[in-house]
Amino acid sequence: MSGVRDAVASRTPPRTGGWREGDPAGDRLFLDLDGPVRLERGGVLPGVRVAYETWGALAPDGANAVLVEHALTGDSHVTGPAGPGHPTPGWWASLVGPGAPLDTDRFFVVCANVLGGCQGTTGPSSAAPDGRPWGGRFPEVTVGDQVRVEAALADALGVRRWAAVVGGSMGGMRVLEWAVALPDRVAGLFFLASGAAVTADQLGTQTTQQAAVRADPGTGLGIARRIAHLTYRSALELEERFGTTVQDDGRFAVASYLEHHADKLVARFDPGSYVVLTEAMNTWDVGRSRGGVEAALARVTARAVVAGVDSDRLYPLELQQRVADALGVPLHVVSSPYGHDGFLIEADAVGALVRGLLGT
Ligand SMILES: CC(=O)SCCNC(=O)CCNC(=O)[C@H](O)C(C)(C)COP(=O)(O)OP(=O)(O)OC[C@H]1O[C@@H](n2cnc3c(N)ncnc32)[C@H](O)[C@@H]1OP(=O)(O)O
Ligand SMILES: N[C@@H](CCO)C(=O)O
Repeated sequence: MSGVRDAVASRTPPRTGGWREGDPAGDRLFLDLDGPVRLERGGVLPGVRVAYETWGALAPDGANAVLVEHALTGDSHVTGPAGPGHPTPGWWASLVGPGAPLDTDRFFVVCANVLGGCQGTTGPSSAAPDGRPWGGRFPEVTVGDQVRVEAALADALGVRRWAAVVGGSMGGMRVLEWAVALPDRVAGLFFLASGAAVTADQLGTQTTQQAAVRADPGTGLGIARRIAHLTYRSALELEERFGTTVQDDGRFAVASYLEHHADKLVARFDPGSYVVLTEAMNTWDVGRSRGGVEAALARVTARAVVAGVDSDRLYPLELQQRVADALGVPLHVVSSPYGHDGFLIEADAVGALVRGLLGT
């Protein structure tokens, strides 16, 4: 991966501002890597572009930067309204801003769309060298590849060491990978509602979702989202909200709710990215080639805050407990009826934990 670092060395983007690609209402910035990215599983990606956003100002010593890592269908837009390049409003909107847990009066907050994604960073919907979209030809990427591309962005921004890397769910995987692969570049970490390695349960649901997309990318993505969304919420919440109610249109209320979320995802997300990113999650194991999870986590030098959601059935608390134990820190439990999505919804509780890490 030194190729990526070499590639960006000659193309340092400005620290604030930058060119905008057909994005009048947006503030996305773009970094183009000059050289190919050599991938962990053997593929090669030429012409990688990274879309990112920043809030606040980088201190002259570069020590006040915080990297926020988004989840599966998220993007760089942590805060702010929806707009071109931002199909949804900021997904952790209240966590970022002046005086907020990620206090932009003090910190330079960065979030990049993940490698393999579809909101500006190179992914299956991007053009391959032949000018056509990569589609199914897009090579397999890993969480390690995603983090190495983010390291190239850090280099280009002038961030040698993050004050913190924070994220939940799939974002939490990149948090751990950063702290293990590049421990001298991570001073603090916030690991939320995630795991150190994929579980059989996650593999089961993710491969089933992939099968739906592969069978028919259009309707399949919607079915995948319905399956996934069930795993993001708790059975109790669904029972209390919807029960067995049948709507006037004849649909079960819970089915209508899932269809609504499916339709919204189909309108904003690329089926190819969905497969590529869930495959990166399928192969996630921070202990790979490192002697196992505990041996890998022993490399971490960052100050760590580890948290989970008590009703999360997809990333149950045992997964965060394992990480907390390996790092020698307490596990913080966010109490929520919303299941895995509690990591997005319980912004006050999550924000308090971020404040604890950053002293904001
Ligand atoms: C880092 C990242 O993860 S970024 C990605 C995060 N964003 C997403 O995942 C987008 C998808 N949205 C979600 O998953 C959730 O809405 C969250 C987690 C963001 C927020 O959760 P909540 O506030 O609990 O919203 P909830 O799940 O109840 O959904 C509300 C929607 O369901 C709709 N809804 C509720 N009941 C029904 C029903 N019976 N039939 C149809 N639609 C229904 C509401 O009208 C509302 O629609 P809208 O969002 O278009 O306004
Ligand atoms: N709602 C989240 C759940 C996955 O963590 C997403 O779509 O990214």
